[in-house]
Amino acid sequence: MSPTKKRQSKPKHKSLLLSRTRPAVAVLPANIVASSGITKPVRNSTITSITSKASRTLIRSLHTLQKRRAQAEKKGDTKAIAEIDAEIAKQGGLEKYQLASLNGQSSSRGGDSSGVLMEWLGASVKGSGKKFRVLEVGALSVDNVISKNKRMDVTRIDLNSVHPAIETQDFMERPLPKNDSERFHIISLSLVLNFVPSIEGRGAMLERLSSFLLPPTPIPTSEEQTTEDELSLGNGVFLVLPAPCVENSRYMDKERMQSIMEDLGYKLEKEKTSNKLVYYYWRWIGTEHFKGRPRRTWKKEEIRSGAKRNNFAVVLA
Ligand SMILES: C[S@@+](CC[C@H](N)C(=O)[O-])C[C@H]1O[C@@H](n2cnc3c(N)ncnc32)[C@H](O)[C@@H]1O
Repeated sequence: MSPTKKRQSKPKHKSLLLSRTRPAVAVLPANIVASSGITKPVRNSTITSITSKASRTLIRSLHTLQKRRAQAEKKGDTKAIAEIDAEIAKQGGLEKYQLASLNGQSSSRGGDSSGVLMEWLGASVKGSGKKFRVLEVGALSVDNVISKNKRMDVTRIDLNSVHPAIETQDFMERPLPKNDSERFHIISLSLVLNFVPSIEGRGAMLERLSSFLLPPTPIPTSEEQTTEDELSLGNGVFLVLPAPCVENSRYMDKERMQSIMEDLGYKLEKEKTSNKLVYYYWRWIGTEHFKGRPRRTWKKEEIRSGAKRNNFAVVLA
């Protein structure tokens, strides 16, 4: 079955970090805020710059709380949910998480991931031809590398918008496109999949992507050139994850990620690993070549053991 036709279940993670009682928000250094175009977060009078280490600690802590909340939700444990929500609110909720993430994007700390995508697209976006439509899911900045390229027409969404040019929208609830004019050449999913607390939710997010992509682009033979109007990498998904999710997880490695994406109709075109992140470009080639074979289900199963491994996983039901 084509992923575009599969019924999508309602997301369960929407409000996890969106606490109603938001405490004072720590504010980033002015240069970072300026480069992000952020307009909203200055809520308190205490200007606190977030160090790189503090950002990482905060992000880790909020991820852990989110996972605990997802587990409590599965068990229907309302008392635990309330306690975890209070702790999330105490730590600053989604807004503070976003500021910490943005801090990680500052060029002094490695730059934003969309720079890698632009590097990969290289010559195919240099000319003066048509524009390429990009859906940036989990957008924190309107001034990142991809936004600065005139051939990129970027639509930005996030669970919590920090700028008027970013729409507040859960990708899992984005209305399905009615026609190709509402579809995209590229979907950017940078450090978003690991944010989704449930392993089923991650699979559902990956499965939903192709509904929003323009039709599959055939892989050119070595003699064929891509034209001015085509992306050299084809229509597809730019996926970025913290490196340990793939390199040090009990339940995920590169081969497993590739099997899951291939079953969803993608071919790995590009990959890169830095100290902290893994970057992938998955060309959307469609599922026709499966010739009616139903796609496999992928469960959470141990691929490698070890006490120091993490539990990042994605399952496809
Ligand atoms: C760690 S930040 C990543 C920001 C940026 N893309 C980057 O690479 O630094 C994750 C963002 O993803 C957003 N997000 C998570 N799930 C989402 C969903 N289902 N729909 C839209 N945005 C989502 C969160 O609100 C958060 O702002």
